[in-house]
Amino acid sequence: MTSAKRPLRSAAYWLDHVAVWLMLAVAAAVPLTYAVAQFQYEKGTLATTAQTRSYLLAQYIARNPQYWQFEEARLVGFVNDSMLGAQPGERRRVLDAKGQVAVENVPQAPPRPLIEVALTLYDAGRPVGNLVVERSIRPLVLGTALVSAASLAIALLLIWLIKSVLLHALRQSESDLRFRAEHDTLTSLPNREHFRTRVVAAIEQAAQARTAVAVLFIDLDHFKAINDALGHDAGDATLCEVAQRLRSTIRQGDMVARLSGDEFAILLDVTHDAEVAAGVAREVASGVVTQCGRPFSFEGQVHRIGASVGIAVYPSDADTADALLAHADTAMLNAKRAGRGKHLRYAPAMQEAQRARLELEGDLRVAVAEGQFLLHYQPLIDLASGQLLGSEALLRWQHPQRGLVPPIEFITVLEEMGLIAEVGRWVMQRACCVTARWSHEHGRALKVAVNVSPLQFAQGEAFVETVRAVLAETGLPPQQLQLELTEGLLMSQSEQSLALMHQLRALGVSLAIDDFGTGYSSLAYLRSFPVDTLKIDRSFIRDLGPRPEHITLVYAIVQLGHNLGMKVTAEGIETAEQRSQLADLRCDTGQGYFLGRPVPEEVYARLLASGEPLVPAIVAPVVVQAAVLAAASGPVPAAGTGPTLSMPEPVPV
Ligand SMILES: Nc1nc2c(ncn2[C@@H]2O[C@H](COP(=O)(O)OP(=O)(O)OP(=O)(O)O)[C@@H](O)[C@H]2O)c(=O)[nH]1
Repeated sequence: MTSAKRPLRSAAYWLDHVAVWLMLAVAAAVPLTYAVAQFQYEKGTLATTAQTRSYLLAQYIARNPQYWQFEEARLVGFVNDSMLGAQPGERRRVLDAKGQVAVENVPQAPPRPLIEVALTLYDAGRPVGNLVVERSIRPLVLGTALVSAASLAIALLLIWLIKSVLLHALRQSESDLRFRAEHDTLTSLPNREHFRTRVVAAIEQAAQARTAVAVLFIDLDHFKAINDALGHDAGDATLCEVAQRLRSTIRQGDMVARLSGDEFAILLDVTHDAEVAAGVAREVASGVVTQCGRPFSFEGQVHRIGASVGIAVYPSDADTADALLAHADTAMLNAKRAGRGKHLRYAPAMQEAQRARLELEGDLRVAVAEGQFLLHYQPLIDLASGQLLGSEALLRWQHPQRGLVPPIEFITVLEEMGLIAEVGRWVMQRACCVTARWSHEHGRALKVAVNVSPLQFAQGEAFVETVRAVLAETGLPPQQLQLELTEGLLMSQSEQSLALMHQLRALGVSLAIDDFGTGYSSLAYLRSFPVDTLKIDRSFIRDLGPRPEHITLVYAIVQLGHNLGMKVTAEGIETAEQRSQLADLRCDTGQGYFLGRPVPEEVYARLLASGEPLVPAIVAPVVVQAAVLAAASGPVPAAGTGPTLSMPEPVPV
């Protein structure tokens, strides 16, 4: 029960219970008050009448002490109406000392009920008779009855009004308020609190009936992109459409709720054991993933999102509502980390992973705040001459307890925590600053390559501004900075990416495609994007020897790059033979353990200072043309056995 409901509930209660009785009490009090007031008035006027007459009589008696009671003609004046304006229906009598009527204004008693005042008449302090005045209060009784009837009628009318109009309106607004307290205003789905209450009740029932309850925790994938690209209204419309689609995936008796933002949940009441419930939950989750994966449209624009779903089942995964929800949430996070667009059931190991993840997030926050990051530099070598051209700056994390942590263990987490832009800027700043200094010290224009996260790139104009600012701050000539982008980044938002790449190129920096050949390497984008360098993924280089067909592929990539006016860099060169083969294939530059491992800043500085070539120049290159042709004429690798390199268009090699 929320506090918002209490005032209205008590108002309805008050109206329903107290007001009705109050109306009846007022209805009773009005005639009662009327009757009492009228009675007091009657009594008051009667007493006044009697006292006035007795006073006059007393004077008369004092003048005629012996005979007053026998002078009827004189006495009549004391009891007649004309004297004191007495009321009709009033009898006034003068009695002598024996109680005999000496005179009276009317012979009959007034109609009952009566009120009466009797006053003793004195002569020199001795009682000589009585004056008795009686008045009928029948009109008062009738008046009271009329007033009672009228006030009862008014009270009943008011009660009817309260009951049928006010109370109804109040109950209506009370139920409106309760609905609003329990539902989300945007989608009209039950909210988190209401959902939790239902889960608690479902678990109680299931505990008695020995059945199961399944909870699905749903988080939309890439929902933020809709807000960013199409605006908040499009985001709202999408949330409403998602709510509609989720409703269509459940049966009557189940519940779908919006927990917050782009988080939804489904409660499945299953009248079987936990394993059957888990099966049902998987089916529903699969429906949810399918439904959310269908395109959405807003004002003619079509967009896609997705959903990651976590499942937890009572009693096998948790035995309280909160634990069930938390475990479903944990499973959802795992589904997200496993690539999104999936559903996963909770497993106890996930909790340990979750704990480790939370610890990692905490440590990373400290790392960002305390500057625990550093850069290693891997030499970039001209393959033919062996000359050092520059380096690729690689991020490392100097963890106080764990030592040096490689980026694969924390870059994605930094991205998910929204910290990658901050760290990415630091990387660029540091790499440019150090390279500018080294270039100055050695009188050479050294290059430095910096990796760009898709999330940095997604900042759009802000990212271009960051690059511009870093170059200005560090004084590194833009031609010496190379930004390395992934294929996936270019494929996801082609139009915006193209515009952004042109802006970056306009700054003077060069652009490279990293890990080329591992994604969907469309030749169409290679032709249209302003790329300067292709970096062939290490997986092609590693197998150059054992898999001759890789020689063909690398040769094709080198030729493709050159024909499109790009330089080609080979990554992961680990042997002298690979270096020779690549040099012979006319690959321009290379990186790899054979040419130089990533080293700390000071080690790289010593390397530069020594002036020694890292590898000797190739004096007489081995001609591998024959090997290339031999490999090319050999069996074509089966689809899916080698690295992905789809080439939808014929290439002028
Ligand atoms: N339009 C709209 N946006 C909302 C509403 N509530 C929350 N959001 C936005 O929804 C987004 C949810 O954040 P995330 O779940 O991290 O975004 P996401 O892109 O789905 O990220 P992943 O879950 O990692 O795929 C945030 O950008 C919120 O600003 C709402 O009522 N309307």
